[in-house]
Amino acid sequence: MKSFDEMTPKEIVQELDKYIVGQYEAKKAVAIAVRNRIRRQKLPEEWRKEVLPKNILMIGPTGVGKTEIARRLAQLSGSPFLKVEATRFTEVGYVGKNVDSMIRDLVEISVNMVKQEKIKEVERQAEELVEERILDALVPESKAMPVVTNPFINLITGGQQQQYTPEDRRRFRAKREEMREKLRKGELEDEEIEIELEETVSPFMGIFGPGMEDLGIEITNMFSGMLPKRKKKRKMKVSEARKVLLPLEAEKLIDMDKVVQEALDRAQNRGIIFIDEIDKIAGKESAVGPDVSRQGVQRDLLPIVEGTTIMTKYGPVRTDFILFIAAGAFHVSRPSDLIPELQGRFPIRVELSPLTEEDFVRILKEPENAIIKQYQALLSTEGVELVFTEDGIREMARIAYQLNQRLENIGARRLYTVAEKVLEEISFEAPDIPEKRVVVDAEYVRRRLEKIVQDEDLSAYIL
Ligand SMILES: Nc1ncnc2c1ncn2[C@@H]1O[C@H](COP(=O)(O)OP(=O)(O)OP(=O)(O)O)[C@@H](O)[C@H]1O
Repeated sequence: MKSFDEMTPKEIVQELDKYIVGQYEAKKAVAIAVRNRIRRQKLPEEWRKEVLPKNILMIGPTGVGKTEIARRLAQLSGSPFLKVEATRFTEVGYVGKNVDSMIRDLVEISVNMVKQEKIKEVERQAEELVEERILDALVPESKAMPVVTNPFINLITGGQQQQYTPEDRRRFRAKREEMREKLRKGELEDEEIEIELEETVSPFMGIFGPGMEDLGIEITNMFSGMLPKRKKKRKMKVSEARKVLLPLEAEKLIDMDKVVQEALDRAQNRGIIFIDEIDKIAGKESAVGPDVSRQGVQRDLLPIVEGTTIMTKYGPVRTDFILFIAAGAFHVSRPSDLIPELQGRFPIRVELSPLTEEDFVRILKEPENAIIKQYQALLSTEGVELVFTEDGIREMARIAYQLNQRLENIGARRLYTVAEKVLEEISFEAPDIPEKRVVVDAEYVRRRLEKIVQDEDLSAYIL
């Protein structure tokens, strides 16, 4: 497959089509935005400053695919992705989370992402090291080889030296290889062994008050190299030791400095931050009350979206090329209620349409991870073939759509609760189903949902 940077906006949209039904305008907008970011990165330094980043404002009701589009785009482009809610932030200087923290969180996600990738690369090598460590525990040298005291050597060394004859060594190696074979065959998984684990003693955790967690972690991190490492012996089964040791051995093999460098680079140049509920911090100006702090949050957002440097525990991070996607329903407020400067930072506006009953039908069956495909995959693990008839799918879509009209419109999220209820019984019975083929048709769907749908209170709870 082509690398993401070579993909045209059209191809990006095609990829997104595999997961998200409809919402063409929004897909097109994000495809253009990421492409523009790549274009901007290629500009000469002096031009880069002139061309403002093209951030996006998505307007649309809940559950119609706003987050999903951004998340899939991030996945496709190998970008670190963070979703935050604008309402969670408070103005700098007040108790609570400052907007800066979103950059620190993004970097953290990026570090984890790169670290996981690097760990994957060294996994084979780490598995070999884990095997050696388990063998060390299964066949300890001192037990496998008798201590021979040679009076002459003792005289010279003060009696500390252990002497092994070549024969001892040969036997020891043979024993070890024998155990290795058993280990590989999986015969020793339940064997109990003693493993020595290293842990850093941190005297700093817990002495910082609420809201200071960042600082606590930062200080602990700063000193982690200097802090004493305590060795602790733990008894566990071989199978458990594998799980515990693998990340530890893998971590020793990767170069954390390089990981951090790459992670910073990735966060700065590819990061995507999705700011949900932006409409909730837009509001008419008033002198006192919460509006002041909402505007404060908007003001704090400005430099970040515009391009500034934020200090993180991994080093300074520039925000110039991070793509920001703000989203909201804007039922009460309007985009024009945001402070003008912020409006200007989100020049790409897209409206997402409410989903129709027909969209629901497609969402149920078409995406690569479609809901009905998920259930089919789950049940196939127990040998049950789940078949949905076209009218069965339509009935689920119809009921979900009606419930949205009657109760609260939560978009495609309704499909999840409806499908869960329809398939609850089958999921429960699966292991005992004799014929191993179950057909879900309109009749079946109605039977499962009828009672609940008719009862207003009940549907509000269950569907
Ligand atoms: N157009 C769509 N195509 C496929 N799946 C969709 C679509 N819209 C929503 N979904 C599914 O519904 C769920 C909720 O969607 P999503 O998280 O994108 O909502 P949203 O529009 O961001 O709403 P909110 O602002 O409340 O988070 C997701 O699991 C998503 O897969």
